[in-house]
Amino acid sequence: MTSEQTTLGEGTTTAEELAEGQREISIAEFFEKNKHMLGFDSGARGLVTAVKEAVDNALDATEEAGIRPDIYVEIREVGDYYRLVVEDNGPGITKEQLPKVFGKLLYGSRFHKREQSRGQQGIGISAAVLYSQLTSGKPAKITSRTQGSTEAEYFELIIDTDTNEPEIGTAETTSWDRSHGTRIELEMEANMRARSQLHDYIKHTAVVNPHARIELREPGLDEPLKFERATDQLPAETKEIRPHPHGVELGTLIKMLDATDSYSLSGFMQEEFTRVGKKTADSVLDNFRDRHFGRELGWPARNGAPTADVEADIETALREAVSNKGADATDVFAERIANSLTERERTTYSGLVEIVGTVADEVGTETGKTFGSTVRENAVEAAWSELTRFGSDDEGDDLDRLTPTLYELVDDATSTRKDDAAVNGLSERLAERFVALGDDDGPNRMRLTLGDLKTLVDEAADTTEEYDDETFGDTARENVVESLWSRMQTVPDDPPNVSEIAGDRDTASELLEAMRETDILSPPTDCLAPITEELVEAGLRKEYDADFYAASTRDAEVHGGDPFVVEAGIAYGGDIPADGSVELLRFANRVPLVYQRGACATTNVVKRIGWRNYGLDQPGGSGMPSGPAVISIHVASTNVPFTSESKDALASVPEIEDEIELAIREAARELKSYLNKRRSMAKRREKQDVLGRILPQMAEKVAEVTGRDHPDIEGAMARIMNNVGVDRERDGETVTLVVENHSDRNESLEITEIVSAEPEGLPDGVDAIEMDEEWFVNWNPDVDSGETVELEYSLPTDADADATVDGVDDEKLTVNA
Ligand SMILES: Nc1ncnc2c1ncn2[C@@H]1O[C@H](COP(=O)(O)OP(=O)(O)OP(=O)(O)O)[C@@H](O)[C@H]1O
Repeated sequence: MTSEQTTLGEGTTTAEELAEGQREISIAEFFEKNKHMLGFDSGARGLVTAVKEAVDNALDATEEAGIRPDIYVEIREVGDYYRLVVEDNGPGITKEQLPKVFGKLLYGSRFHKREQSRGQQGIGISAAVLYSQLTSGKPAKITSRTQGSTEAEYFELIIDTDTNEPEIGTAETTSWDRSHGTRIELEMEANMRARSQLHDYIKHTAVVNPHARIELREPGLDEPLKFERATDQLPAETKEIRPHPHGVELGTLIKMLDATDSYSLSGFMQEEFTRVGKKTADSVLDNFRDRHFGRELGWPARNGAPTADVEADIETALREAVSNKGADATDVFAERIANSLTERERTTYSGLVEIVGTVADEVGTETGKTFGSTVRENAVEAAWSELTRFGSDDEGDDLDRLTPTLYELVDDATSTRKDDAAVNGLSERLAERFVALGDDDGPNRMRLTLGDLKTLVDEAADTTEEYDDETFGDTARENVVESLWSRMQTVPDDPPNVSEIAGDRDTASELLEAMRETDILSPPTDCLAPITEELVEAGLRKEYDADFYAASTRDAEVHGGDPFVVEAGIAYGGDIPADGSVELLRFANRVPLVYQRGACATTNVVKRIGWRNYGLDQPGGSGMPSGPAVISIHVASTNVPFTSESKDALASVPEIEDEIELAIREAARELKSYLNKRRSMAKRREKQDVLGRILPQMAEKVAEVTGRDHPDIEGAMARIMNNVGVDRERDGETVTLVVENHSDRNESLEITEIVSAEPEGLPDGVDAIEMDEEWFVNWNPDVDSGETVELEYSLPTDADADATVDGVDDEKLTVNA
């Protein structure tokens, strides 16, 4: 035994001994140990994070109060420490709230709100207070004056990490020259090594918040950095919204079902979710019924037997089921139901219940007899049994009558290659299984959920394959399921009420699926304040002197019940450095993200785009593109998913990543067009220069040799310059690509149109392939010398289109498309 080895009982710890060391950990204690999670890993970073938390709060508070932000940030060296002061002209904080806001972690006004704001968690500023007290031992000094009050409140406080409560040292009223606002003073161990990140944060904050005035004083600056207001217009006021049905998760849904005051499912849907009115709630309910109860297959009354016989037998059965209503009323009752059933192609069990109910009401009113619930039930049972077992007790008869119905549906769903025997074989096997479906108590209502239907079709197809030597592949089976399911009827049963669903995870999960499957309007965007395309571009223009700018703002989408909007911008050329990777600016809810670029979803998306298609270099064909470009991405959401509490990087949420990609591609398409045009223009210019020099000399020579006048070189120049022209014409939704071959040889072109919406009306032989919501139309026209060829199709007027032309040397090509 080595010295490291121990035997049982020696050096081991019992559960009881362990238990002695186990105790609750307070939130504040936890964050004290895990400062890095909140962005306070080092003195350099801690200072930037503290500025960011205080400035974000100042912007949130002023905007919420409808005040144009005027923010003052000061960093000063004081002995061994740095002192940070952040002042705003916001609405101030009341005396009661102030200690909790700054002296308690996880306390804030935004965590439960579905509304775009910079703050989300109720951690930021108290974490800065905690960091300051841990590193300097000094309390936070806070001054706040609420609008309309004559005096300000002054507090000195620290956080008690055991209890996560503020410990107030000083609390007094004071005078302050600002008429309202908040001032925070924190002393901390810090340094200015992250100066560039600090400046980036302030500068980029000013870019995306042109309505704010921000001033920064810090030890390295002789003059304060001042960002004046570029507009008096505050961002659009945001409104709080309820969750969207497409985004909630099961746990949240169950919590909501538990907490709601609504009794009915319809009421719950309309009360608790955004974009759900009566009609949408009904659609959700129908989808839910399909999952919870299954759908019903209708039974034919007419197939395989003379209508009069069927009608007569149903009537007889009904008469026998009704007693004490008198012959006249009974006759009318039986006739009407029988007639109604034989008139219909198929009737489901629930459909029959409805017919009986309607006829009972009508006949009751007309004859003064009461057809109560027992009579109705008896009538339904009698008619159903007659309908499903017409003429005989022999089960074969049922099959004979159901098989043609199923044959029709199977035949519709399977390809023409399936022969009659196969279709018939499958229809018979399906009919057998439908007839054999039994409810434990009561009649066979032929109800099935989609899952059960799939099993049933699989079984029937397997049997047919085995006995009839036919094949039914996966696609054929899926088509049969789809055809049957689409013809089966949603049942009208009342859904379980809210508390029943809340108590049953499986049912709640059916509801969730139904919500996700229902078409529902996107969430309202008034809870979001995107920067807008114009201002994204204007922001870039303000900061970067480039040759080209493009921006895009996507429509709102949902993730986790929260709507979000993605915006992207690209600046290219000009003074932007051409060497190295492009610069990526990341924003979340108008807050610049300065750290953890590599861990951010935005970076991942930029890397996975094939930038060479859009005219930017991308060493190795993947990763960050390089060249003189800046890409900016803004994600606005009522709940931005960050990778950690320090809110440095966006987490990888597929829905958001897809939208980031689409937003970037939208702007990148514009970049591509610009670069293509620029390239082709440059080539043309080059050629023109050369031709401009050579042609006159040639003309001179020709004149000299032939002894004639100078030939006219104007036309020759134009012709050579327009060797093969590809032009686009758009007239409403009609797009025409015109290829004119001015050259003296026949040309075969390979033209790829990249369009942002699905093209319609393409001629035979020209197809469109969809990739990531872009359609690639490949057209290969042969254009004889001197001929013109046109490609015509339709495209929505707001869709983008851009053509790439191969097959002809660039020098012989003039593309204007
Ligand atoms: N300058 C301020 N003026 C007015 N209210 C403020 C100010 N700073 C903070 N608050 C209030 O204090 C709360 C807590 O702020 P804190 O920074 O801890 O969290 P947050 O901003 O809500 O979220 P996050 O942790 O994501 O930053 C805010 O929700 C807000 O209600």
